[in-house]
Amino acid sequence: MARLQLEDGKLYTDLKEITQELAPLHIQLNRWSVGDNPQLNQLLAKDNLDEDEKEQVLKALDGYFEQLKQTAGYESRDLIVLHPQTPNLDGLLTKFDKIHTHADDEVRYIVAGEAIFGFVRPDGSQVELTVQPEEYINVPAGTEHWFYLTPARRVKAVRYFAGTEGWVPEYTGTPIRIHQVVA
Ligand SMILES: CSCCC(=O)/C(O)=C/O
Ligand SMILES: [Fe+2]
Ligand code: NI
Repeated sequence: MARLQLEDGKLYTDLKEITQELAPLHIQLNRWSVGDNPQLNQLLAKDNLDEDEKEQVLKALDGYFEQLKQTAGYESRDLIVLHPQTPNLDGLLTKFDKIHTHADDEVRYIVAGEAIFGFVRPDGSQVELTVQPEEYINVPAGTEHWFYLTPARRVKAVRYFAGTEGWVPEYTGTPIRIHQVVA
């Protein structure tokens, strides 16, 4: 279940209150059920998935992709699988743990594990959102944000793309105040 931490330490766990706190950023945060398909849940419980298993997970969840294709013109999706044995995990994460933006919306559907997104709100305040399974987030293009993993260092997320060039991180140089990401 999502948790939002403000700079003053205040913690929100109610989805409505979290949505209100994120409203100035127009971030969408919804609960999307993964369903109770035993094969799918078995795959989601594994640390590592081969390409065929990733495609099985994506196909099982493509109902949501069809919706996004219709409503928002998304064209492709992939499954990112991160776990403690992921080769060069720290190197991969350093791409995202500094404040950056993207030219396209950052659209993620967390299907296992958890991760933390940090955001800079229009008033300059910083917040950190922990997202967990069955949570869908849409971070609008141009939003200053950062991303890192919790100590569990595990997340599986479907990434939806309108194109691919738009998700490259553009670093803004804004310092993270709320939380010194432990290298
Ligand atoms: C779980 S998605 C990997 C992180 C990512 O793509 C990004 O841009 C984070 O800000
Ligand atoms: Fe990002
Ligand atoms: Ni930390």
